[in-house]
Amino acid sequence: MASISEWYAEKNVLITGATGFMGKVLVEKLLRSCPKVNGIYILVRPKAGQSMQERVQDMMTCKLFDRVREDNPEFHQKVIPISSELTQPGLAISPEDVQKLTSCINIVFHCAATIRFDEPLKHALQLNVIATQQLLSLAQQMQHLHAFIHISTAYANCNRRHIDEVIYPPPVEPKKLIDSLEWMDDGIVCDITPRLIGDRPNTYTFTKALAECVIQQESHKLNIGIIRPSIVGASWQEPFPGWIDNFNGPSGIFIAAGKGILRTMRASNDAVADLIPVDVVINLTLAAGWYTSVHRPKTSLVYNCTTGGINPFHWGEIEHHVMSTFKRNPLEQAFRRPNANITSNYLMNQYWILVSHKFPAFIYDLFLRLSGQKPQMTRIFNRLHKAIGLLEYFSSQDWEWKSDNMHMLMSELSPEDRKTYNFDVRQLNWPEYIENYCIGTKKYVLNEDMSDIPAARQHLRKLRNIRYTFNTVLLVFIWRVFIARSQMARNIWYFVVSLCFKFLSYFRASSTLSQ
Ligand SMILES: CCCCCCCCCCCCCCCCCC(=O)SCCNC(=O)CCNC(=O)[C@H](O)C(C)(C)COP(=O)(O)OP(=O)(O)OC[C@H]1O[C@@H](n2cnc3c(N)ncnc32)[C@H](O)[C@@H]1OP(=O)(O)O
Ligand SMILES: NC(=O)C1=CN([C@@H]2O[C@H](COP(=O)(O)OP(=O)(O)OC[C@H]3O[C@@H](n4cnc5c(N)ncnc54)[C@H](OP(=O)(O)O)[C@@H]3O)[C@@H](O)[C@H]2O)C=CC1
Repeated sequence: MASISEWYAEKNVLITGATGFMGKVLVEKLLRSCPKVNGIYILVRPKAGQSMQERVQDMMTCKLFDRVREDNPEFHQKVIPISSELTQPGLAISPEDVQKLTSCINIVFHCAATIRFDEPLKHALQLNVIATQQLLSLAQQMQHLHAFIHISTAYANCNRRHIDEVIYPPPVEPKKLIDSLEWMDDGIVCDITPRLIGDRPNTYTFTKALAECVIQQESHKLNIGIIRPSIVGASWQEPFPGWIDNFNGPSGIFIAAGKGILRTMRASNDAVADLIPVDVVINLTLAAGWYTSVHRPKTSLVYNCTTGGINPFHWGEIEHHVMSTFKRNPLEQAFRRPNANITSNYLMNQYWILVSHKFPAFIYDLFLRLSGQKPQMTRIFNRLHKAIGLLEYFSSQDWEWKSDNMHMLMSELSPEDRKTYNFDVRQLNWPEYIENYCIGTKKYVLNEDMSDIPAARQHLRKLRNIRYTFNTVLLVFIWRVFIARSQMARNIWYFVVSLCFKFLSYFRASSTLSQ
């Protein structure tokens, strides 16, 4: 049987969400491991004043593509951008492009989605469900299509504790919801959203669950594979360790902790931190594309792509390794020395938010105001609190995912493919991975140079001295206010000092006697 790379040779691949975090890694891996792939068609929209072509050019000059560039400097010729806005009717693809895609595409990878947790329901539905429906209908017209691979999320069914590799019945019939939301104005939809999403924490997980149902209902004769990754983190090995380019999920939390901004967060020390490296997800996705095309399973296979059941690691351990990495490799211009703690206790967390977040932010903003600058720290903390408020749900509890299909797929690969498309997370060394992840956020998200680490350490020493000075001043202040002015406080103070003195004399006397 052909190896995975051989199978992709001469094939035309369509990818949505190719400009996103996972999409980019998918394009890179395809180009690097399947150099004979015929064409990679990517659906891209213009954004933030940049045309589609400019965006694709920018994407391909990114460091992620360095290895591919070395192997084949002309690699960009294989990437064919197609203008598309997924929220528009017909995905806003021109008739000529539709004609091109339907006649040549052999496999579709659907990665595009809105992954924001606070997305208004109508927009999340439009992108995560209706666009999926439209892409399926385009796929139905493709004359040489072998497989359609949909990227879902392991948290689509996070209202369940144990999650099998099946598509669960929808919380509400997607078609009915689409029809009813169509005539409602945004205000009404906003009001009824909590009732609609029920026991799911946000519109993201709700609409991803609906998308899976739409796929099941409307796939007809297509060969479908559904990949459900858990919390996708920086790359483990490929194209190099620690590649990450965004603040999503834990990355923003790690950065905020490394900058000394985040000091406390509600999370359970003992809960499994189900992180999965992005290269593992992409390797599994490509392997699933090959398997679905070659074996054409009778029913759509769902692949839970998680680590918790295979090689578990916990939030408490993550906290420890993140902190120790950032102490050894500090981020530049930290606000305070990194020292974040997680706690599952609500009151404790509120206390530390007040003492370690709100109070320092107030003092710093006061200082900025007094020195004629614009205050900014309170605003940053408000944003941070909003973000952690949305993430806490995922860091405070555990889920159990079945991963039989991931194991089955691994057993179907040749020894060579198992190396090239490695998704065996038993081999993952967590401390090493977390260290590379944190360094990756420094290098690739914050664009900080590793050669500046001595200066960053010097800055931390300066912060430590400021803290010592501040604490001493505070102590003297307390002394002046409470001790010097109140007879009772003075008496207590003298009592404590004389007690210490007595203990000291006693120990000195007993040590002289014993000599
Ligand atoms: C040591 C500690 C140990 C910790 C242990 C605990 C860790 C717990 C972590 C738990 C993670 C759980 C994740 C669960 C994931 C489910 C998996 C998935 O399927 S889905 C995948 C997961 N999906 C997600 O993770 C999505 C979650 N994110 C969201 O929903 C939204 O971003 C938001 C509501 C949090 C903030 O909305 P909003 O306030 O409107 O802000 P915008 O977004 O508009 O960004 C504005 C600008 O700020 C930038 N920036 C952003 N963050 C940070 C930061 N932390 N800092 C600095 N900067 C940051 C951002 O780049 C942007 O810059 P620019 O482009 O303007 O230049
Ligand atoms: N990151 C994670 O932790 C996890 C992600 N997933 C799933 O993986 C997939 C990819 O996620 P990730 O790469 O992190 O997400 P990103 O937000 O990084 O990428 C989203 C992609 O979708 C595209 N997109 C969004 N809206 C539109 C639109 N209206 N028209 C055209 N394209 C659009 C974006 O294009 P543009 O650049 O133009 O905005 C971008 O390419 C998603 O399906 C997500 O649900 C699952 C589990 C975890």
